Amino acid sequence: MPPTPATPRNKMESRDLTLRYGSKVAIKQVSLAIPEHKVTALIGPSGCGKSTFLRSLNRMNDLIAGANHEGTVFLDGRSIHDRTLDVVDLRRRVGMVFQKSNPFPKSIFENVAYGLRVGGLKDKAKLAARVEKSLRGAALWDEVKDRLDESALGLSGGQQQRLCIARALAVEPEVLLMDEPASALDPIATAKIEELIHELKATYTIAIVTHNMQQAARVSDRTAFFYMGELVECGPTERIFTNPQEKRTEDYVTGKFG
Ligand SMILES: Nc1ncnc2c1ncn2[C@@H]1O[C@H](COP(=O)(O)OP(=O)(O)OP(=O)(O)O)[C@@H](O)[C@H]1O
Repeated sequence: MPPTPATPRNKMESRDLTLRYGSKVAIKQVSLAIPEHKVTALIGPSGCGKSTFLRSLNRMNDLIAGANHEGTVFLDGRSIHDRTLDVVDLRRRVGMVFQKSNPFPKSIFENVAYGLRVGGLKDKAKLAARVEKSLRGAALWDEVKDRLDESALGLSGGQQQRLCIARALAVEPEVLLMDEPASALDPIATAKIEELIHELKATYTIAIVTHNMQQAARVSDRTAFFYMGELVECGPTERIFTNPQEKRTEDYVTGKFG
């Protein structure tokens, strides 16, 4: 008999996570698992807490004055709120790509090398090898290998976004958080990012916020539907789109509100 395939491990997991901005509750008691080497899409109408949840996974909300939380998030079974945890190391392990690509006004090479230099890597050959590996990982190498010294600002929007993905990959994260990474891109650049996400999940665990339900259906293995700060349901993407258990999910995925 063939061996039973192993159940995917939860790389991250939130448990009863509530996050407030001052006294305003943005997410309420969210318990959600992010399985390893899968793409988990977070969907829901504007303001329902998707980005807040995503930012909670690497404690980016800590940077917002007045933000406070209850409950916790586990990474490989350890609470990311543990007082002995190094937040800089957490953000290296759980990297982030934003909606609007935000390259530094530096060369293509330096954009990718930045995090490595900050981390203390000085050896030129090692830096060059890591930059190449990251650009290859972000499916950008062939397009930029002859212009690494040129400004990153001269790249197209889609290339800039893949450069930001390369920059995130350079520090060898384990999880990638993507907040609407393709919403500012044209359909061709979007298709490239989606194809890339599909390739990246072999190596990384991915959580992605998207407004685009077709995109969630195309790229994700699991989909979590948020509504007014609550996690309404989460399950295999195909089931969420074809046979949701909750009426609110059905209304949302069939476009009755949004
Ligand atoms: N820095 C902040 N300070 C105060 N309130 C905030 C802050 N960021 C978000 N909020 C509020 O928290 C709630 C959740 O916002 P969040 O951005 O997480 O939702 P979202 O689902 O990602 O929305 P969108 O799809 O529009 O980006 C909203 O009511 C929002 O106004």
